[in-house]
Formats: sequence, C-alpha cells, structure tokens
Amino acid sequence: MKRAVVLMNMGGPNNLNEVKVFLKNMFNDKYIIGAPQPIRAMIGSLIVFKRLEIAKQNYKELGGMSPIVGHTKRLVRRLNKQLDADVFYEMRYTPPFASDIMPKLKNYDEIYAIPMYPHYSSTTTKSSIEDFIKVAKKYNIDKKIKTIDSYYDNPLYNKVIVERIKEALNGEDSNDFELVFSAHGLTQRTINKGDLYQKHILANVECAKKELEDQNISFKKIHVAYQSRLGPMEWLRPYMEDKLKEIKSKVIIYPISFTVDNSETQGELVLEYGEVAHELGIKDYRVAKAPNHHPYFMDAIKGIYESMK
Ligand SMILES: C=CC1=C(C)c2cc3[nH]c(cc4nc(cc5[nH]c(cc1n2)c(C)c5CCC(=O)O)C(CCC(=O)O)=C4C)c(C)c3C=C
Ligand SMILES: [Fe+2]
Ligand SMILES: [Fe+2]
Repeated sequence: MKRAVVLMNMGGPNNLNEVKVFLKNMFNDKYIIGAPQPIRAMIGSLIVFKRLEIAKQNYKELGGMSPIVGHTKRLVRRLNKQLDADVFYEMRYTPPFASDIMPKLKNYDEIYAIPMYPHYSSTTTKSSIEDFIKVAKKYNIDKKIKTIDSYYDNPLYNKVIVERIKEALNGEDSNDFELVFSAHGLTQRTINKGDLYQKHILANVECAKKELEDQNISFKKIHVAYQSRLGPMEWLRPYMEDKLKEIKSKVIIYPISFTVDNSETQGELVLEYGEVAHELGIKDYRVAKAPNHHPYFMDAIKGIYESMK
C-alpha cells in the first residue's frame, strides 16, 4: 500500500514578483470574494490594485518573501522521516499548486490531505480541499483522497501551543504577563453565513487554557483578539489594535490561527503591532512562535494521519 500525505496551506510569495500572483489568486477565490463573476473579477482587480504596493513593502521588510514556504518545506522534510507515507505540500495561491504535485500523486493508493488550518473556515479549509479534489478529478484520483476538516482540539497540538508560550516566557513568571491569543480575522458577513471559524477559534482557546491550567501556568489576564482586518467591512472583534490599548503589563501574543509562521506572524504581529505596542508604552511585547516543526506538532500530525486511515 503506497500512501501519500499532503499538507495544504494558503501559500505566500516566494519573491516580490509573486506578491501579485498571490493577491490575484486570493481575490479571485469565490470563498474569499463571494460575488459571482464577472463582478468578482472586477472587485478582485480593484483590491489587488489598492493592496499590491502595501503588500510588496510588507514582504520587502521580511527579506522579499514570505516565511511560510520555508517553514512548510522544513516540516515536510522532517515528517518524511517519521511517517509511513511520502509527505508533500501544496499551496492554494502560490506554487507549488495542487496541479504541480498531482502527477506525482498518481502513483499512490491512498492520499491523506491535511489542511494546515486547525480551524474550519470556508475561506481556507473548504477552499483548499475543494480545489485539491477538483484538480485530482482531472487525474481520476479523487476517490483515493481522505481529508479532515479541523483538529483544533487535538491534545498534542494544544500541548505545542503551551510549549511555544513557555518558550516566549523564557523562564520568567507568567503571572507578570497578559496573554493574547491572536486569530486571523474574518468578515462578520462570512460568520453570519454560518462559517464555523470563530466557534473553532474560541473552542481552541478553551483547550489551550485547559492545558495551561493543567501545567499550573496562570497569567494576569487572557484575551482573544483578531488581526489582519482589511477594507471597509465589519470584521470579527475585538480588533488587535483595540486590544493592545487595554494591555496594562508585559504581554505575550500567541498566533492561534496558524500552524507555521508566515507574514501575518513575522510581519504583522512582530513588526507592525510590535511598533504599535511600543508607541502605547508596552515595555515588554513578545510574539510566540507558531508550532512549525516542534516535535509535538509532528506527533500531532502523525496522530491525525493515523486517525484518518
Ligand atoms: C478578504 C480577505 C481575507 C480573508 C477572508 C482571509 C482569511 C484568512 N487568511 C488566513 C491566513 C493567512 N492570510 C495571510 C495573508 C493575507 N490574508 C489576506 C486577506 C484575507 N485573509 C491578505 C490580503 C493577505 C496578504 C498579506 C497582506 O496583504 O496583508 C497569510 C500569510 C501568507 C504569507 O504570505 O505568509 C495567512 C497564513 C486565515 C487563517 C484566514 C481565515 C480563517
Ligand atoms: Fe488571510
Ligand atoms: Fe495581515
């Protein structure tokens, strides 16, 4: 039995020329912009036009590329040594796309497609899975695919969250800190249509809090906030910029939407909100790492894969 595991994520520009590709593909996704064609294409082009230079500048500050691909490659390399399957990755908006890896997957009996999103959202999980299956159909291998919708309650995944928070504490007393779980935002409109994302984020926070309690780690206060708001619509609240104004002490930010570090963690949380925190007089502002290739996270993926068999 030949098995393949495919990690699915959003992607991110591998160089400055790919910023446009990334934004164009994202804003042409019907799960990101709900309007039918050709209105979607028009709205998409307008957003790309307005966003491109700002986004390029943000990626320039990260060395001209997103960290997402490097972290994903490293995770895949290590998982390949640990699983009884060959491990691949594919991205929704930047290469390698599903179509780039599908010829290789033809030779496998079972394909386990695991989203790098622990929480289900139509804008991420559904979009990735649907695209992957659509491309697989062209190769007549869609029936070999097994998928999973969410795993925010996986115990090992929640243990990594606590490990990353402990790393950020660096041996200091957690009682001197406030902790903010920062989730990538979503429009309130998407939530109103029944998207499970916010429910899953809040349930994930409860699992992580339970793990903190079990390890006797307590904070002055624990918060949830949403980052990455874009455009004029109402997004999930509280917004990160408002939350930071409430912070009275040293603070640790945990990027809860993500399993690998990316431009939203290294750019937006570390650099942009780091500057906001500085201006607000927050003396100690720390961003915890995402799970990346932490051994517990690799064990979590292994367990998720085994449970899908
Ligand atoms: C309408 C816009 C967006 C929705 C809805 C959205 C949902 C969403 N996104 C992630 C994860 C990531 N998003 C990233 C970047 C990013 N996201 C948007 C817009 C929406 N996201 C934009 C325009 C960008 C590009 C950066 C920018 O211009 O600000 C990334 C980072 C990719 C990288 O380059 O490293 C991730 C990861 C989730 C989890 C989510 C909904 C649940
Ligand atoms: Fe996003
Ligand atoms: Fe952002």
